[in-house]
Amino acid sequence: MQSDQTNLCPVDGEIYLAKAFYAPPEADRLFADFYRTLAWQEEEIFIFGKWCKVPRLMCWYGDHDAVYRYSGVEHAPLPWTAALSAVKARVETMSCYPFNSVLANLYRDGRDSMGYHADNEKELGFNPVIASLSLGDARLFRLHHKKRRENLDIVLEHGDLLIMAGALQHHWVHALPKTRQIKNPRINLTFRRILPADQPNSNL
Ligand SMILES: O=C(O)CCC(=O)C(=O)O
Ligand SMILES: [Fe+2]
Repeated sequence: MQSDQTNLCPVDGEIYLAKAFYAPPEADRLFADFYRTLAWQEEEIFIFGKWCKVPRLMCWYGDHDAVYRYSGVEHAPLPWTAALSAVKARVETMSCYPFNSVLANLYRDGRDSMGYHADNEKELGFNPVIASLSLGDARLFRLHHKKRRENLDIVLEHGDLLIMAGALQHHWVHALPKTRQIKNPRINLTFRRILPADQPNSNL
């Protein structure tokens, strides 16, 4: 993490927020490019004995060996597009961390959401660094501490880059709640580093 950033997390983890990491018109161009060109898929998940649609569209890009499991299914990555690799390079410089993949989420409007979870899959390593770029309409990102029961709310606006690091995924869960107010889409790109299967516990 670049040293001028302050940790927004009060305890048990690290959160950094670079406001307008991409400013308009560059952020607008990125939104338009990703909205149009990424291979958005509607996923289904088997939960409580039946198949349900995941309330957002998703797709997975990265180096060919960065295989990732989400919605209960293993996903092989699509190859980097030019725009995605350009963003990855800039996000890596800011985070001081090498990513090899990105999970893209498209929330079509405020009815789309993501439930509480921690990004704590074994293949992300012990204390993963995850860099999340927001484009499009602003949405509330809510963190909840598992023991202290406290919430931390952060509004993620067009072009903002949020970085989660340290022990955060052990102690906090996070969600993108539904909201009636939002009628427009938001794209979120979460850059991740998938570690090789034989060394899942080593982070750089
Ligand atoms: O859309 C967001 O800001 C959150 C995405 C997220 O938590 C994830 O992809 O794991
Ligand atoms: Fe997450």
